[in-house]
Amino acid sequence: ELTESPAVRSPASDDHLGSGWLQVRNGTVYTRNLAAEIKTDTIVGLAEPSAAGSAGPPETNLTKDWTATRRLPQAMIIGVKKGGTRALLEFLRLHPDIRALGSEPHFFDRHYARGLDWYRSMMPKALEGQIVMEKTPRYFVSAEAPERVHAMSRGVKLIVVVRDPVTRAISDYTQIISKTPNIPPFEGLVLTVVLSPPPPGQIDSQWSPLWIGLYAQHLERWLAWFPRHQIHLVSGETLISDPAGELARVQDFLGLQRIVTDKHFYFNKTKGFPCLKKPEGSSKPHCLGKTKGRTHASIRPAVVRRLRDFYRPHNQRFYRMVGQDFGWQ
Ligand SMILES: Nc1ncnc2c1ncn2[C@@H]1O[C@H](COP(=O)(O)OS(=O)(=O)O)[C@@H](OP(=O)(O)O)[C@H]1O
Repeated sequence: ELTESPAVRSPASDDHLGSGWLQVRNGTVYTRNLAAEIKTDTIVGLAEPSAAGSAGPPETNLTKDWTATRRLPQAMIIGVKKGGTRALLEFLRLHPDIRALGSEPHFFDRHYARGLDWYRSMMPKALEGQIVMEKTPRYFVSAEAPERVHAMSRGVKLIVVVRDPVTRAISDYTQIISKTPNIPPFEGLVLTVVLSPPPPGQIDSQWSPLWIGLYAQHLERWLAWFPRHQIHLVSGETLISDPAGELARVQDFLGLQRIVTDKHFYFNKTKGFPCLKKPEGSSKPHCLGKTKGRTHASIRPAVVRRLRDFYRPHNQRFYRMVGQDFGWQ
């Protein structure tokens, strides 16, 4: 039943445990017992064949039993929408010690009534020692999410990808208009018309694409429940210009070995973004889909300036709060 092989290959599907695979963890080669697993989901560990060990009967190589189970996440990407959350999750999935849910479960904002058992059942199966993750960017701005996440686990590690709020708002609007082409121009939504005095419009900070960018305001609610060191901020800009650098910091934050490195990325000139040389479960280079890295709607420079002025004090407060300057103009 047990397969032994010196060859190590990447998981062959989207699911790390979804097909036959071999993996090296702590110097031990683990191979999957496909036949047994259909019934039991048990992963059987084999000690790496040593000169002495290989002389004995195969059974003496059995050292560990690993059972893959569904667990609640120990780490989550909680925001922000259009920050680069999909890119970060896809990059993290390259790490053998991370098991991430591909879709956004929206448990803490929309589906909380379904209960933690439902939430757990959504998670991919993971071995002991692997970190289970999910990403739902809406959590960051959800009023209820911080307390609910805390009730699930006070030790959960939280990751927020932040991006210049002006660019983020335009990205958000670009997505909205792609789904609802008849909405008014960006300028008309940014400015609520007031009759007097000039300037003729006020920034409508309640309009969702602008409101999401008030990072300090949202983060404050999380800091009421979690210590600062449990929240890791990723620069959405650096995630594009230096993905390996950001990934190194995220892996450190998660207490993982730095396995995802610059060797995994290449810059695709046509796409204008970093792409993966070999994504999980494939041997072909891969970029994120068409909805990631879209050409933005073109916005009048005067409106962009108004927005920059609007966000400046909010950004400064955010930098002070997190002790990090993201350099947005
Ligand atoms: N490597 C790579 N490839 C493509 N796109 C990348 C990458 N890294 C970051 N980004 C930026 O991710 C932006 C989308 O953010 P999200 O994935 O958080 O969006 S969503 O909230 O899940 O809809 C997306 O926003 P737009 O450029 O506005 O489309 C990208 O700028």
